[in-house]
Amino acid sequence: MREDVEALDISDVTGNWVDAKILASTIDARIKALADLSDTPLFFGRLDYEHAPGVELAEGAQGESFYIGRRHVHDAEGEPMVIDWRAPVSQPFYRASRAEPMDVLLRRRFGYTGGELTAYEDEHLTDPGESETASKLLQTEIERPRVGPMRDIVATIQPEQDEIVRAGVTGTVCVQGAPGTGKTAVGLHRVAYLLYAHRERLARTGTLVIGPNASFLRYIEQVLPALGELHVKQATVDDLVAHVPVRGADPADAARIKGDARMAEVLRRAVRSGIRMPTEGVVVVRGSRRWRVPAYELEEIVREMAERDIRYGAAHDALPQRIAHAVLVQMERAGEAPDDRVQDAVARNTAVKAAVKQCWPPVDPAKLVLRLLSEPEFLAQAAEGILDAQEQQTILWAKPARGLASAKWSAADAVLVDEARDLVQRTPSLGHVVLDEAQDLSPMQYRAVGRRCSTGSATVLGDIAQGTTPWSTASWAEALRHLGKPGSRVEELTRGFRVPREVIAYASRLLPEIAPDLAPATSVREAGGDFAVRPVGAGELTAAVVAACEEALAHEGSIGLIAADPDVAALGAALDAAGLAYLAPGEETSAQARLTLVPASLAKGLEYDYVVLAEPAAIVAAEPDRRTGLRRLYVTLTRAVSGLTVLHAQELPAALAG
Ligand SMILES: Nc1ncnc2c1ncn2[C@@H]1O[C@H](COP(=O)(O)OP(=O)(O)OP(=O)(O)O)[C@@H](O)[C@H]1O
Repeated sequence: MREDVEALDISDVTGNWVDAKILASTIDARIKALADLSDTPLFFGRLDYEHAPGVELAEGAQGESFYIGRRHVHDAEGEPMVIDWRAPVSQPFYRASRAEPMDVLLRRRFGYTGGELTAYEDEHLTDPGESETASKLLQTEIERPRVGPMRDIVATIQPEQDEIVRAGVTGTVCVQGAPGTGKTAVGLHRVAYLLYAHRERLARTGTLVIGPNASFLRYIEQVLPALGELHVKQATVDDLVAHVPVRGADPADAARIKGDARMAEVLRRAVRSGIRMPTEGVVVVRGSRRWRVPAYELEEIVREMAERDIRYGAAHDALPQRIAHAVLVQMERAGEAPDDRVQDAVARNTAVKAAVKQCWPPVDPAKLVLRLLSEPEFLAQAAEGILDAQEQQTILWAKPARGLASAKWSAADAVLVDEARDLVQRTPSLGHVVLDEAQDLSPMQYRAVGRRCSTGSATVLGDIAQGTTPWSTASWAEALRHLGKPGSRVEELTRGFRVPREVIAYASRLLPEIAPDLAPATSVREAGGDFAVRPVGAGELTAAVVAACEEALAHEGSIGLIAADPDVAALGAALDAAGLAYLAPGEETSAQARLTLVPASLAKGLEYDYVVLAEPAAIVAAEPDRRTGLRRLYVTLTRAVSGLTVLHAQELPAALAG
């Protein structure tokens, strides 16, 4: 630890010897407190304000400088030495510009190599003689090889990203962004920011990051801890709704209907289908007396419950008390003075219980969905006027399940069970939910996420062009409606930080076919990147792929070999035969193990310094329809940071040929 600090050269950044000593000792103490971040620099920026913040209107106010870092650091007297990047005072570090200097005279960015301070960059924002230049430190940061899990971008958050990161906690924000525009990074930094700005509230209500699959979650799991936030839950949508074991898969047409928002009404009707208006009254015997609640009064109670906007289960639990209350009114009329204990006892009376069971039977959500998908008559009754006969037929299980244990639940069925559960009992809401790769969710999945932030807010991140499910989002306005956050603001990010210019231009040729309304991303990367599209002879593809991997391994950084899912096993065998060790997606790359074999279906959200892409036509063909295939291809083409080699023995899709 001490060595880490000794390695920090702070002579450049401190005015005198005493300052240097104080800063060094404070940093030392802080590093000890933050043992898990031993080679993470504690500050990466400095702001010199013209006036101390808060006193800018006072006459003769002095300027003040601040170091900006990942955490707040103060000296022995409690004086701040390094200000947390999330504090209001730090905001101009990300937002100040020559047009709007925000009272900042100097912005200094520090560059580090392995924890050692190696460079700095100054901007005098009010100096008219100084011209705007691109930040070399940002360039270095985005060129840095990508071995290991995803990193934070706290030192180089861009103004358009910062606006999203610091958006208020009460509003939901949706971000449409082309590949590599930093959506995931922005979402994670936003959670860290919100936890700083509203710690108490969010510590109580909780925060959750939702990603597309387990390997993606493993890839991003280090970012929040590196920002000091250890208590953010991460899950896939499937994890959230795992009330039943998923053992089956739906054909696309069945999954599409099951994911359609109309299913919410079908389920609502199914849940309430057991409500019966009483035909007889209830007779409660207490001691020598009998109290009778007549059928019409009971019916009034049940009707009122059915009309109230409360959960089915809450109404079920409230009914005995309501009936007991009716009994108590009679007792009072008869001159008795019953207290609360009497009311509770009446509510527990077997006759009351029996009446409730008859009028308002308890509902087991999983059993209810099982019935719905197994019994044509029950489905027909609940779906009448909502799903046509063909649609009903499509979602019925081919083999009706005998019981919960043997049911072959699909992922879409689990979402239905979740919806049914929520109809019975309200799902607790978190304070904030970040939903990444949102474009792939079905309306019913949006609803499942939406109930987990019904009293909180959400950050919805996605790219319509990367939607690869049959039900993927066509419009963010509609998605936000399903989420229960209609009319939320939608931002667009178009500056790409990952993909080299030539590569993004090539991939963007697919946009007219896959998402005609979207503009292609630009690339902020200055390096052109290595980019090659190589035709190979039939029968030579595997050998060419192995050779391309070997070539890529000669470079620094991570390598991803991406291929159509059905081709992965054979390519794995070929890599084995060639003695090339490889990982599966989500397994952490290291200097020793840098090659990952990635099935195209798992490539979303991931990135590699060099990508070898095997047979685009096979990636397209592996999907149920051409548009989904081309979108999958678009995803795989946009994973590369420094180089992309496309190898093909078959013809390329027309937009990419020539
Ligand atoms: N401001 C930034 N400074 C440095 N690097 C950045 C910045 N913004 C994004 N990046 C880097 O660009 C890469 C892409 O970011 P990220 O994965 O968040 O993009 P995305 O929009 O989620 O991409 P995709 O749509 O492909 O999932 C990451 O390596 C990220 O660290």
